[in-house]
Amino acid sequence: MTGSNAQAVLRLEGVGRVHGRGAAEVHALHPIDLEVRAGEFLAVMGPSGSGKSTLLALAGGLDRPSSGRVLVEGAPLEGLSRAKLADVRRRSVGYVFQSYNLIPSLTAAENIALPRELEGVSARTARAEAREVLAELGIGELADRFPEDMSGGQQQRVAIGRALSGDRRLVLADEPTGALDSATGDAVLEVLRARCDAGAAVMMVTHDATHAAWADRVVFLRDGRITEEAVRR
Ligand SMILES: Nc1ncnc2c1ncn2[C@@H]1O[C@H](COP(=O)(O)OP(=O)(O)OP(=O)(O)O)[C@@H](O)[C@H]1O
Repeated sequence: MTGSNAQAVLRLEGVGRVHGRGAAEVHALHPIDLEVRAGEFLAVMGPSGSGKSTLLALAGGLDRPSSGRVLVEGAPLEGLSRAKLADVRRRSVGYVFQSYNLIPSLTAAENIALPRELEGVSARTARAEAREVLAELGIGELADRFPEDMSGGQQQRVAIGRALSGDRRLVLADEPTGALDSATGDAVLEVLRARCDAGAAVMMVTHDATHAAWADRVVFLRDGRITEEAVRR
């Protein structure tokens, strides 16, 4: 591992996760060290059950490790109160999940603006940002549409827009292109790539090697361990 702590947007030090106890113990993730730096796009690949979602949840402070510690922008998450942790998650981390989790009663632009407004950004600024990110994702015309009037792929792009609005230094994406056709998937990857080039750190789980090809580095997980690492750029 190279580079200084200051450049690491995400740093995992001996981070492991065990579920259950005794005979029922499952090592979802054996202790690993991993760093994702500003401007770096990391892809995580591996078979089902290898620990990819566990890794993402730990990195974003959605789950707490059984061992080791997670640092986001140099700050260890372990000592933070629930409120502080929620604050870091809201301000610094953008998540794209397999499910879209859009609020049905809000339009696309309002769904994207809401977390920003919760951060204290004015409604006017938040809505303007939302329109900008929708345009970046090629769905500017959907700004005033409600989720039920959108296709699955369109909803997924709105969810991605929500994860990218504001200045999120760390973007965590679990199969973000899963529901998308290949041209739309490529458009999303282009946006993630552009975010990296603008200084964000992106960690993306994918099953698709052509999508992993957009990354600077690929780590392969198997049975909760990093078995291989490939540097592409
Ligand atoms: N809450 C839990 N309790 C018990 N075992 C769990 C729990 N969460 C995950 N596991 C186990 O930990 C291992 C890693 O799971 P994880 O969901 O991280 O894998 P994954 O690589 O993301 O899989 P997939 O590609 O199918 O989403 C699996 O064996 C899983 O069954």
